[in-house]
Amino acid sequence: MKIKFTKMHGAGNDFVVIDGIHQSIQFTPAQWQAIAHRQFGIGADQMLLVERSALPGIDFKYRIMNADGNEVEHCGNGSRCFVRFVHDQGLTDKTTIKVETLSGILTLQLHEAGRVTVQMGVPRFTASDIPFDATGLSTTEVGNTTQYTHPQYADTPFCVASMGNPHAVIEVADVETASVQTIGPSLQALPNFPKSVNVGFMQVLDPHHVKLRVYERGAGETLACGTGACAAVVTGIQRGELQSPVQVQARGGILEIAWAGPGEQVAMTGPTANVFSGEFETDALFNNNFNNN
Ligand SMILES: N[C@@H](CCC[C@H](N)C(=O)O)C(=O)O
Repeated sequence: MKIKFTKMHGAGNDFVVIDGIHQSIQFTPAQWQAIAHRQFGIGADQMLLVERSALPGIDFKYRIMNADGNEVEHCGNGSRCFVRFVHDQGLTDKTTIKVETLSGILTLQLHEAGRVTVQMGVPRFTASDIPFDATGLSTTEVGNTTQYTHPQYADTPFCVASMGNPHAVIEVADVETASVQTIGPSLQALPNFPKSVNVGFMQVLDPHHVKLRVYERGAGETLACGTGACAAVVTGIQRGELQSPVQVQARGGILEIAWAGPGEQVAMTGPTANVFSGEFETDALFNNNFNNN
């Protein structure tokens, strides 16, 4: 079977986007993983599957699969690319779109030049919402939030937040020299995070500007992470170090994050880009058997 797709990115976080309205898509996690593979597949941090929503008043449903093939709750950069995709494909002419995701209903606004603002949902900080278990960790209160330290990683205390998906945020002096590739997977593997975690490394430049790198769950370090940018900014505001709006400089581009405080939605604005469109043959791609090579 031939499947049409579009390769897109949002600030360098790249996606294979598939219309699941006009194509019947029922892939297994291993098949999604094959699509994401950088050598044997198309290559992507995440895959986005666009479907119709069964909910009244909701325009679409979109599903997110990490590069490891697992389905996840939320993807900030992906939600911007999703809006651009449904417009470019003629699936809607609305500029304000409501979409169903595993993390709830999102409202998205398409602007000129492919920029998109997404109401990313209300951040949550309670352990069960993340989910997170603080057993064995020491705690320090910083501003209006709690910072946790694992005895094995005493130099990298972190705050936690849920943007629908789980995040830990570490403040670092210099994001370029931060131990992203070692601390990221180490924190992800802790039993304190039963569903693993996206690990952000944030350098505060001033109350309105930060630099950020994120080691994502199921994808490794990406060039930008939208939900990671939101989590970093809300924890920074809770710590008393940041003030809304905050410009987040990721390696792949800039995201603008605004948050009025607890109980309010986080607004994220950023770019989208089309890279190319094409089609793949499922028999060929799924029989590459890359795990055995
Ligand atoms: N890149 C995304 C986040 C994708 C999901 C994440 N890796 C997870 O497992 O929760 C973003 O832009 O938010």
